[in-house]
Amino acid sequence: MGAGEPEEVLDYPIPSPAALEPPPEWARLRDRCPVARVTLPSGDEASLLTRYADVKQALSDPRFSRRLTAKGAARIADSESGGVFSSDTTDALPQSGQGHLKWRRMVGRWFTAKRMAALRPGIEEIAHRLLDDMVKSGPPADLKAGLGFPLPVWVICTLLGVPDSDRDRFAYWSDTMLNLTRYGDDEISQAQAAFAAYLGSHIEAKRSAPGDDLLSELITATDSDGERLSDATLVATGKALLVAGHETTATMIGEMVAMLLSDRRRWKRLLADRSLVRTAVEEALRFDANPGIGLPRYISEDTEIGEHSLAAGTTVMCSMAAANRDVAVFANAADMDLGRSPNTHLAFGSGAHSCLGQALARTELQAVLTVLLDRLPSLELAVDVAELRRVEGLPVGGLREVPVRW
Ligand code: HEM
Repeated sequence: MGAGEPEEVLDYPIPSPAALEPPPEWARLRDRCPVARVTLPSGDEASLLTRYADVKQALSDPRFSRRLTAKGAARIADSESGGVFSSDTTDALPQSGQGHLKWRRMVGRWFTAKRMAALRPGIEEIAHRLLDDMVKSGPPADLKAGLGFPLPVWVICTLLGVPDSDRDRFAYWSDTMLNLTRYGDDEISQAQAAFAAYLGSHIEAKRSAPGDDLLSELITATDSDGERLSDATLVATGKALLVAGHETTATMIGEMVAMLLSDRRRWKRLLADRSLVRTAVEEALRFDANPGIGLPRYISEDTEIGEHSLAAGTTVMCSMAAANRDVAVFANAADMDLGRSPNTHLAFGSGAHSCLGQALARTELQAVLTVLLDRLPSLELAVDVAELRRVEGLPVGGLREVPVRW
């Protein structure tokens, strides 16, 4: 922007030309306006970060707080509650400092490589079962509805030791608690209450008959001071895992498959060389141009980012997707390179709140991709790429459906 030009204020999220394409503005903003003024769906203003270094710095700096309920913080959505980021969903667990760190350690120590390897056959079995149904109904099918949406919620049920017969209720609760725009306030409150009541009695039952699951372990685990998690924290943890791990993974399964099929050379490369599955999953996470709005943060003191000053009271939107296309970090950033390594993308965030379930998410994505390559090598999109439609709601993004045939 030249001197004397009025400072532009962009509408956020910035519209994209096509479902799988990034908005051209990302490149321009990274180059010329790394701290851009944007108007959120609520009408409130925020500052948008698009450079890799800036996004990483903001996510790693505790002065950039997740507390969007702070007085003066921008509201994200236009719904009354301000969306999931401003709702009490995020208040039930310690959000910062020692309390958060302790909670994170207790939950995080369950997600070991050994445990992920042990979970993988069960995840592949779930993928097979879901594909059996899809194949039985015949093509075309919506891969998101048939596989992407149910698989992660079934996996979270495994984590919580929830019986198979309750999986569909979990899927409904999860959908309702996250999609604040699709359901009415009453339905959301009812789902939240029903979910909390279910988990409460489920925890009670686990206490007397623990299983080999994360929840059973958390019930008996103690932190560094020898303290156990309260029942309220256990319920909130179950809810956090569902809200954080369901739709994100469901969305990514759909995006990943759509990106791979949108250029069949990618799919064929994977069919020919399965050793690429791991790096292909990482590249799909980096390349995803459609992961919702990014992460909002609020600063209550004057702060600097790169060479820019941010005033106290600013809400910052960190676009990891724009950062993941930054040519300063990724060579040929606009190409989807299935063998890219290293790949230090920011799809799982960074810093104290970075995704606690990322090892599980990776395992799920790798398992799904492997099973799909084995079962349906002839898989292709059933519509033209141009016909794919984005989810316009907040905050996870993704595609509305992924029509496929085989
Ligand atoms: C592809 C799938 C996923 C993506 C892209 C993703 C992305 C993210 C991101 C960006 C954050 C950072 C939030 C912030 O800094 O405010 C996050 C946090 C978190 N994620 Fe994930 N996630 C995924 C799957 C999962 C799964 C499967 C689980 C567990 C079942 C999970 C559990 C969590 C939790 C508990 C947090 C909060 C961590 C904290 O506050 O310390 N996520 N995730």
